[in-house]
Amino acid sequence: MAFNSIIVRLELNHSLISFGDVAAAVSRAGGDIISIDVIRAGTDNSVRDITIQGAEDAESIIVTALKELPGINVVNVSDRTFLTHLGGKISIQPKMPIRNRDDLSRVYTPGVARVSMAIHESVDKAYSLTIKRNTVAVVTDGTAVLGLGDIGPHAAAPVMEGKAMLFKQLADVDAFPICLDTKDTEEIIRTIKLISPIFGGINLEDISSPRCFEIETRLAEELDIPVFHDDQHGTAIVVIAGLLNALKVTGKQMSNVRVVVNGIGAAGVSICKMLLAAGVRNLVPVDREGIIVRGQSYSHPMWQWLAEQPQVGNHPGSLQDAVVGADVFVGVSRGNVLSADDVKTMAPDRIVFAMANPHPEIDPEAALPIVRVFATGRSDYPNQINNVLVFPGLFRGMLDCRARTVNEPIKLAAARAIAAVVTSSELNEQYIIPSIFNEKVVENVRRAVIEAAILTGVSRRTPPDFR
Ligand SMILES: NC(=O)C1=CN([C@@H]2O[C@H](COP(=O)(O)OP(=O)(O)OC[C@H]3O[C@@H](n4cnc5c(N)ncnc54)[C@H](O)[C@@H]3O)[C@@H](O)[C@H]2O)C=CC1
Ligand SMILES: CC(=O)C(=O)O
Ligand SMILES: [Mg+2]
Repeated sequence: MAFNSIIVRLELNHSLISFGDVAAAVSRAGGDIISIDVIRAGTDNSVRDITIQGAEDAESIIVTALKELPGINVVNVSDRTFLTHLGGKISIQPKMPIRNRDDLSRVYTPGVARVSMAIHESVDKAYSLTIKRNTVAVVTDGTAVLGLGDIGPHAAAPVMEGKAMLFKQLADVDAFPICLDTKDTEEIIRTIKLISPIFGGINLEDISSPRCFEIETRLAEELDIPVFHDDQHGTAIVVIAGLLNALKVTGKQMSNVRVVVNGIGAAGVSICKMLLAAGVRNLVPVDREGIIVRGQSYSHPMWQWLAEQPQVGNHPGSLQDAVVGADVFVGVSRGNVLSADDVKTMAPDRIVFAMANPHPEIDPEAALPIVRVFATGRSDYPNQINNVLVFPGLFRGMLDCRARTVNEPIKLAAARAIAAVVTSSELNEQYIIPSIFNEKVVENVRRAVIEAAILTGVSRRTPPDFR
């Protein structure tokens, strides 16, 4: 269940109501008072800000319950999540102050001209003399934002700002959100190419499928900096990391499990590809219209590719048919598409990764008692399988070795590095994947990425700690 907190400013008429009545009403409506600030105290009346935590869907019930009490005036309700977003979540800071004319003539004209000419003569110097070496563009067109769908570039911005914050805090990468007002594949490709000189990498985010596949492939071919569609590969990498450890917990093997992947969009396609590369021999991809079947024809190029793979089953059916006897369910589709009864038809020691955001494919409270290993994409349950475990360390590594591109060995190395953060003595049903706050994650992923980039010949620099 998702929790949120609200701050409610109340004016209380003491002859009609006590604070105990307020607390009781909040509790009956499903909220917990977690703090109280007295704004104005008086003998006849007072004004207080109370911070209430409750289920996301209980907010209006709590506020209505308060408004119905006699002697109370609800002055204002503020949502703490919205307060966090006021004015946006990131800003750009200069690295040094400009204190006098001397500073000015070095950071700007005339001194800057010599630096510009040095880069003009040798463009590689952009890495050493500009922000390029540490800067990533987080680019979206707002068409597949989390599981919210096509909500447009303006509405996508808070998510992109959030990604930029995570880049900075976790890996000291300067990431800039770019929300494009176009859905045209060619226009997106051209725009990203045009803005690419200042960036050391491109993180594509929340661009819907199938356009995302062509956009990424073309940009990877046409640019000499890494282009990485986070929802495809970040998600696939973290799923493989989680699955490697979940299989250890259940004592099952990648080559023997039947894996259902629900939602064959950006994330689902890449997950299927990586599962096959990791040795899965029995894969059941499912989308809205049911199971994607080997031997059938599909207009979607990636579904067609899947239908040609020998590891993909040839039995048609619904999601409910697909999960019968399955060992693993990976959901990257939308919320609440699976019931507890469906999950009970899976094989014993079942593994369920219900990763749709913000609402998982199955209610965690319903799933937890009936599965062996359960994970979601969210931070309020154990085992958060989220691509945030990948992109900060992956880009840190790629920027540090100035990788030209991201390849399959780099992705697999990142998955193994994340899985390895959880030691065998720590590993259990509730802990198959490290927390994003585990400091080893970024460094392990960084090192694995650099090693793989050097070994596969796509690095352009050997970082000092690798010399
Ligand atoms: N936990 C994590 O790290 C991540 C989670 N996600 C979540 O996965 C979901 C999909 O994301 P993307 O692949 O980027 O979106 P997408 O739009 O590219 O793909 C979604 C796919 O799910 C299918 N789908 C929709 N309803 C379905 C249903 N009832 N049954 C089966 N398939 C259905 C769609 O037809 C589409 O093919 C979203 O909820 C997103 O938040 C995505 C990336 C990372
Ligand atoms: C986590 C993420 O990237 C998504 O849900 O789209
Ligand atoms: Mg995303």
